[in-house]
Amino acid sequence: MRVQLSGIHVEIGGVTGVDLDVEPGEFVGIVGPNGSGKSTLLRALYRARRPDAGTVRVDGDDVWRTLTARRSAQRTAVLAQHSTDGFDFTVAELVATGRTPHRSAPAADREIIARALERVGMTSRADRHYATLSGGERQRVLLARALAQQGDVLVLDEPTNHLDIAAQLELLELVHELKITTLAALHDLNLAAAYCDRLYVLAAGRVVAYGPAIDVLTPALLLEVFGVRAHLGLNPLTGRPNLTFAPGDSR
Ligand SMILES: Nc1ncnc2c1ncn2[C@@H]1O[C@H](COP(=O)(O)OP(=O)(O)OP(=O)(O)O)[C@@H](O)[C@H]1O
Repeated sequence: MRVQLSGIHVEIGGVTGVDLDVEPGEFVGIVGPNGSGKSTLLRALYRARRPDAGTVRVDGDDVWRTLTARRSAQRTAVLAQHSTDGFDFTVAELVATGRTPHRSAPAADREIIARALERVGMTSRADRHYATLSGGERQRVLLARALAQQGDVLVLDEPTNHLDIAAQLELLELVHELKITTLAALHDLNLAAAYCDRLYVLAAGRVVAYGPAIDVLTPALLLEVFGVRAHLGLNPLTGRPNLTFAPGDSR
């Protein structure tokens, strides 16, 4: 499904006149400094924060004016930052909460939950308590919950925070392989460059650049937006764009 944000303003959140499109099946990243409005923008998409102006469309339908919360949740699933939600649940129970927006038969739900767990490699943990899992395993379970929700759009808000490097790569590999329309706020510019088809760079609530990472993440932009010196090259292991950094002044 296509995602279109047009002229989005959010007063508290400082987002000003943002236009952003995600084509069906595309994996788009939002990058930008702390407080630049990434989460605010995502919240407007997944119907958690109503914009003061502008339109959010998913598959052509206005998320805030046409779709109900339930209809929106049937289309758009969210994986937010590592959180403490769901501590009282087993893994299977937590993934089952992804079925809430749907009214399907319990047998069909069980099948969908089992498939979601299989897809993230967590079948063997189905009966474990969520609280006993590692951070990486928890994020995979939350991704399974998002998959069980069977939306055609996936929203990720800093999904790799607090994960070790292997778990970060594993999670983004999984998402990348899903090939569903995905919009992700990511702090790690190299992860964003490696996995996203296109990036939008936010600064102080505005889009200052967008396009493929190799075109967007220039030393001049990184100096202007993040205040750091950067070298853009290619990762010798993957061939993907790769940045190295130094502090912005001449120290
Ligand atoms: N409910 C709120 N009340 C007051 N200010 C808010 C609220 N929500 C967001 N803001 C402010 O809006 C700005 C944008 O916040 P947002 O969380 O969207 O940024 P972000 O780019 O996701 O930041 P980070 O990278 O630190 O997660 C920040 O200055 C933040 O303090």
